[in-house]
Amino acid sequence: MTDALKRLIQAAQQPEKADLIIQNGTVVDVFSLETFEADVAIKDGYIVGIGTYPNGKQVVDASGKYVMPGFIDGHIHIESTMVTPSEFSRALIQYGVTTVVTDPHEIANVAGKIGIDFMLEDAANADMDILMKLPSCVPATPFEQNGATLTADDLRPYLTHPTVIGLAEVMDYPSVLNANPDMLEKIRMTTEAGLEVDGHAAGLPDTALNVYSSAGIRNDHEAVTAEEAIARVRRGIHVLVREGSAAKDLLALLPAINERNSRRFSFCTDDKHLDELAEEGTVNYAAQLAIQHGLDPLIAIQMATLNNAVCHGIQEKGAIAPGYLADILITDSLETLHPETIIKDGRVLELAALKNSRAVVPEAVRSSLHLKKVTKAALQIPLQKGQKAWVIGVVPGRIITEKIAADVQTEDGFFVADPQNDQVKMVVCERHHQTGSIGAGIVSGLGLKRGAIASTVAHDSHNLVVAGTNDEDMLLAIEEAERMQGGLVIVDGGKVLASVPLRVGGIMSEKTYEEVIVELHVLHEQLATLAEESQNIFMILSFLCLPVIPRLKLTDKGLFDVDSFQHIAVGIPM
Ligand code: HPA
Ligand SMILES: [Mn+2]
Repeated sequence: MTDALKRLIQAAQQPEKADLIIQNGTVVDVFSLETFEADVAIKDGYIVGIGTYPNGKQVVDASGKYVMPGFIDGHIHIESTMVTPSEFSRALIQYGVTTVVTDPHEIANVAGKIGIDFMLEDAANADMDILMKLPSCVPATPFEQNGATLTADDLRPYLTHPTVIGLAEVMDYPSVLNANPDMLEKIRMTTEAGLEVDGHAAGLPDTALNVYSSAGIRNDHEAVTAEEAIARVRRGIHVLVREGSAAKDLLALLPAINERNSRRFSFCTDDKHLDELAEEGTVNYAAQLAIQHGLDPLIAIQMATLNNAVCHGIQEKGAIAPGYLADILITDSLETLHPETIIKDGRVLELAALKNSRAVVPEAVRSSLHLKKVTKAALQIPLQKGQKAWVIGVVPGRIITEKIAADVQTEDGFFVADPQNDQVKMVVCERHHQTGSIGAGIVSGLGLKRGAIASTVAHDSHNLVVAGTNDEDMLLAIEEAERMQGGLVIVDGGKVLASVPLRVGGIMSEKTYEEVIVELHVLHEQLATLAEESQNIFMILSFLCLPVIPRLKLTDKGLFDVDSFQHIAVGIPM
């Protein structure tokens, strides 16, 4: 350690000893939101100097270009891209995202510690720095059945792992409010280790923000309005502005951001489908979008770099300054932000030679579907003729849903789908312990006109969720999902039209990101024959099971009213 320090100090004093010099560039100073001409000296993967350096062992000429920090994503679930961490890194690093803060609660809900171990091992093979926060709520609530339970004792050993930087989104607000001993121990042990605790305050009132901030939970990515963002900033809660595939909050939150408070905002993704990610990136895209809508480019860059590092207590990342890690982008435009050169750990990254070795998937994770046979009778929703029902209403561009009291079609005392009125049946089948537990409900706004779709990506318990216009296609979709041991399936007229196998816990593919993109394109082509707006229908479906996001959701135990935090019947008493 001392020798390493000596080498940095020596190179700072004598930059000719630096490993790499970036010359003639315009440095983006994210501390004071300005740019200035200077050379940058790099030694042993660290920036050791900013000044005028005529020589160095290796020189990169940045004449006419900007030199800025590598992008940091403040919160992302890699599993939502449906590829493993090392493949995720290969797909995304080309956009200049050199570090992500990830929460592996998806695979943890399926496979517990074995799932976390796989993610840590696979992430270690990546060019990108994939930093992890420990999943705080597995299961997310007691109102669903997932694949594993993680207590404070289960998590504690991971706190000393070199890439673990804190506790991930605390979604179970009642467990904090009621001072649940295990939840308080998770928070305590994390803050005692000097690490940060992430929030998840979707739809919570200001009093709940007081509870979270008082409990040491001081960042949140669930604000969906400018008012909600300001309420968080005023209580010392850092606001992560989310722009993903299903949740697109950036434009709504932009009005809240100004030069005075910009340090309390940063960009995150949460969940993004692979094809969109490979097409446009993540927080780089969010920064571009913000700039296109009037945000000062330097503030946007600060929100995609330094502010995320500060939010998560990552000391050596997020800026171009001595002592910071040399994760650097060289670009010709502060608007498009597309990096021409990416420097990672002080070395110029060769995009044609990215790391691509992957961890072995444990057999228990490869065969994670333990589903009791599903019968047609189990799919039925008893309703009397003329009886109104509570219907889950999809909200475009949001993962919140509406709770709608609606007239629905019935036949012989059971609900029947009414695709013309965009009302279809939805079931969640428990698939971890063969309990046969099945929740059934009605969803409107999914846009499914024919057939059925099934998925084992169903936040957060990742049971098997199926939506359909008829029972026969729904049953076939369930059978195909089980045969594949997890994945996405579309069925119409008694035939499987397309599928994307996801063997890693039923939520990630074993294939390369390029192969999965091809499978997704075929899936979307076939989906277009069944549904309007088919691009994100599986991502939307995956959030209809999440009982910590308002208002009305469906778990394997039935319809769940998030506001009253309890299960309710589908039929409204006549
Ligand atoms: N994304 C993925 N999983 C989640 C989320 C989310 O926004 N909220 C709770 N679990
Ligand atoms: Mn999730």
